[in-house]
Amino acid sequence: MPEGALEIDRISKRYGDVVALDEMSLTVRSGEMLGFVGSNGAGKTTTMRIALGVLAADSGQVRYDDAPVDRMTRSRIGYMPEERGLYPKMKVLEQLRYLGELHGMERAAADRAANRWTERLELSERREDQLQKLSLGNQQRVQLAAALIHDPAVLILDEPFSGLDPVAVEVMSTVLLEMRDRGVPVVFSSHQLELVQRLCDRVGIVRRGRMIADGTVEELRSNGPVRLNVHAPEAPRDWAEGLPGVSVESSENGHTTLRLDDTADDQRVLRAALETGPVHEFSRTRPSLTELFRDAVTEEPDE
Ligand SMILES: Nc1ncnc2c1ncn2[C@@H]1O[C@H](COP(=O)(O)OP(=O)(O)OP(=O)(O)O)[C@@H](O)[C@H]1O
Repeated sequence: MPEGALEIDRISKRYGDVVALDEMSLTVRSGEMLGFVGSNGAGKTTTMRIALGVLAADSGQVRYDDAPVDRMTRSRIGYMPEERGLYPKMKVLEQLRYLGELHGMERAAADRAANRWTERLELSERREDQLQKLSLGNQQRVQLAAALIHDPAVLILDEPFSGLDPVAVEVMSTVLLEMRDRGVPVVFSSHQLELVQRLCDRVGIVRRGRMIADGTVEELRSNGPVRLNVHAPEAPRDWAEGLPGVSVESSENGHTTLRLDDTADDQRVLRAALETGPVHEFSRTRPSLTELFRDAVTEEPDE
């Protein structure tokens, strides 16, 4: 069972004047699934390509099991690129077998693995079809099989779920969770935040080439802003205006959503609400990953 963690340590990368990565760091441990999220152009693909070694960083280091990643360790990474790079005219099984052999597997072992993964990913009926004749979702399953064929010690997947129907999402997520449970560190990028929230042990939010938040969904949520939902049917719309540390996010028909910063006193808010009449609801909520993400990526660029 793989022991190691994959560590990306302060890697930077420029393309001319464009800073793609600015001291990006992330760690994925054995038995952990990390969701890598960020706006378009934030630097996810660049990070993954550097981790795999198809692109060189200007500075920083990628380590596996505490040692700098070299050709040997790189061959133990399973990678699913964003641009799906398989051979359109090759048959599915033949292609997977060939990729297994490229990874140094014996033909018979590559053949067994190709058969096992096509079965596992529900592609048995498609084994003898050319890749280009498959639907896009099925091509994506083949791409995942290609990343898994050599029994990788680390999995790096660039938007593996994009464009998949719900059944394919389930098949793929089950396989990835199994890999995680076998001790393989799994990192994938995605814009599907609900899926990330459901599947991942940890989430890293990247903005402008930097990791700006990293933790379990619960940690990120508990560090996020507190919101209060108040239902005070007789309250005027502006009842909470001017309360210290409180900003009004919405106020409609007696239902008010307030955002509290660290200086706010919720008991003072409650007293203010009671002064308007009865209070039917007064509840604290923490933001969902989607809200955290929106807050994180829409903050002022040079705050
Ligand atoms: N080959 C390249 N030449 C020039 N700039 C590049 C190149 N590749 C990436 N960039 C730039 O680097 C930055 C990071 O891009 P990257 O593809 O890593 O982002 P991403 O987070 O994967 O985005 P998306 O969610 O859209 O896939 C962007 O500003 C992008 O335009």
